[in-house]
Amino acid sequence: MGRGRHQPPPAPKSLRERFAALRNVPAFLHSIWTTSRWMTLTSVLLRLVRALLPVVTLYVGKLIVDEVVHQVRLGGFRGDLTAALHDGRFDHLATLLALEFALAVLADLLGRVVAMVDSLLGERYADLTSIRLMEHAASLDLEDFEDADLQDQLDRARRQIAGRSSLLSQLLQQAQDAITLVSFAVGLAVYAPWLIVLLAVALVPAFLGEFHFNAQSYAVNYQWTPERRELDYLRMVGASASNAKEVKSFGLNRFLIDRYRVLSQSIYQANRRIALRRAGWGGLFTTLGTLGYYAAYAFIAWRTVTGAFSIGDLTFLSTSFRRLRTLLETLFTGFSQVAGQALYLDDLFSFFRIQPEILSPPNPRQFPRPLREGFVFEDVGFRYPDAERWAVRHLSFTLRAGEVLALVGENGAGKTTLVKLLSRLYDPDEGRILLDGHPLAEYDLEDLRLNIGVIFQDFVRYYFNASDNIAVGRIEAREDEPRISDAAQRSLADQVIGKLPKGYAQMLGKLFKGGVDLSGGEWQKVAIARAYMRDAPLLILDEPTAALDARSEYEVFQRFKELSRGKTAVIISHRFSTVRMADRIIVLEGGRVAESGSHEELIAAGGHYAELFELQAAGYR
Ligand SMILES: Nc1ncnc2c1ncn2[C@@H]1O[C@H](COP(=O)(O)OP(=O)(O)OP(=O)(O)O)[C@@H](O)[C@H]1O
Repeated sequence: MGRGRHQPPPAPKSLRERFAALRNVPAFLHSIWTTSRWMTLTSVLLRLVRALLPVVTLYVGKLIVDEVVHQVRLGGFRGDLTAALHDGRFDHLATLLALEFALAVLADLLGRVVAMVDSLLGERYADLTSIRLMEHAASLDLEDFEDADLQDQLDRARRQIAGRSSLLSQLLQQAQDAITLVSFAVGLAVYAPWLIVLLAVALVPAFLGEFHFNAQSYAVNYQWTPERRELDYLRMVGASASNAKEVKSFGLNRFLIDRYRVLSQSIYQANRRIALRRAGWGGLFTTLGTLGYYAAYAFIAWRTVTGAFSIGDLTFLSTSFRRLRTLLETLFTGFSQVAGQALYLDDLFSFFRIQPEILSPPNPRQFPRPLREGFVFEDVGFRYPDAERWAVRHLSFTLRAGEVLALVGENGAGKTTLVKLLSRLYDPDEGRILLDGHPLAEYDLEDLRLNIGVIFQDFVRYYFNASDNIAVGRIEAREDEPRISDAAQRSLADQVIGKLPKGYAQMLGKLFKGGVDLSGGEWQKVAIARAYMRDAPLLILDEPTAALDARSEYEVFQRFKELSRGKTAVIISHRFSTVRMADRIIVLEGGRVAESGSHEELIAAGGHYAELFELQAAGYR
């Protein structure tokens, strides 16, 4: 068993590690590409055109200024506009202006289309990745979900999905900006190449600063994931309908709010420290950049005064410089943001890399129908991950085909664990479990679970309608109304549903509008109907009758016994009135079998069972 197998990526430290996170970018781009090829292609192509527009527009602007200056030199114009338009004096200028206008319109239109495609693609990507996340989560072992590290990682991955779609636009925008930058740089290089170097040198500190602080933000975010999850939990406990009853009557609100306040304050402080340092250093680095820009500006102005550059050149160069500086800045900060986000991709991708260990073998056996021998536990031992104590150990017994077996034992004796091992939610650490003579691990996992109908004591109260709440027992038969009402009849749930305003269509629970809540016992009847819905050869009820009144429990169990004729059944209960009806009773103590036999045999033996029975009976006298 893979204990502690989820090694989440450690909080990144060195610059190299931060760069290393960029290795996730190709995988990310690949998943974008598979999300929608044509949308990705459209976005890329349009951005390519869009990238070259600024320099062309600016160059046309320069030509306009030069033309205007030329016209002014010719003595300006004060005559008749119609005549001037006719003699073609302004044709060149008019063409340039029209071209500039067309370029501006094109840039706007392209920008809008690109934004639209990006947002659609981003949404699609987020949806598909969420589905993939759910699918992958569904494939993992129960043990995985009990691991706090995995919960943290899953939480980060989940939070990142929504944000990651903006990573796409950011990446593409980066590429677009880079092309625009190169086009400006080429234009500039023709005039004064070393100015570009000056700009780059002035901007490098800002880039490194951003990079550093992004990684620090991530580190803070990373280290505080458990606390952030606790915040979510506190918010949920303090503000959810299902908890309101207890929270109110215990007067827990103040406690919860104070705990929230203290915790959120520490996260805020950590973030504030980074924000302050980031603003301080960022301000200094930006000033350096501004200094570089004005040095370059002064140089261009000087060269224009001395006549080396035209006024059009001055406009072109100064604007090019301003744009170059902004572009470089956006590129640098954008790059460090991309690298920052790539760190979060680590969480997502490493979550996808976790593999379940409880799997079907290559050539699996099918569940034996009919069951011939039953289940045999041979010296089975199991310890929960990170637990010091064994939950069950040296556990040996047989669950014979066709019998109704009751499991009794004090809290923590290992009854539920036994059921989890039986349905292969966990694999034993020691010993083995045989089903009709073959290890459980040789059977097809899905088929095995399909043939075992378990209702756990902490069964789920789905906020679905009554019909679906029963249908979850065999969701493929969701439309099979007779089957659902039949299952409800067997578990006595039909009486509950009959009283609901909308019958089977009634939404249960208080989460959604129009929902009706049920009492604990009524919920149990609905849950037990799931077992009948499943119609499996092995039925297991893990304390599902605890909240039923005495009459209901008697009736439910009587029916259970009748209806499970020809099937194998396991029932866990603390009520001896129920337990005594079983064919055989196993008493668990400290994770192993202490006694076994029928009610009468065990009473006669005068052991632990007899003692527990006597205790309960005394309570009723
Ligand atoms: N998910 C878990 N992780 C770690 N330890 C667990 C987990 N579930 C149960 N245990 C421990 O394993 C032991 C057996 O628990 P189990 O739930 O099987 O008892 P049980 O007999 O069903 O008890 P109860 O009558 O209270 O339902 C207990 O000591 C319990 O603390």
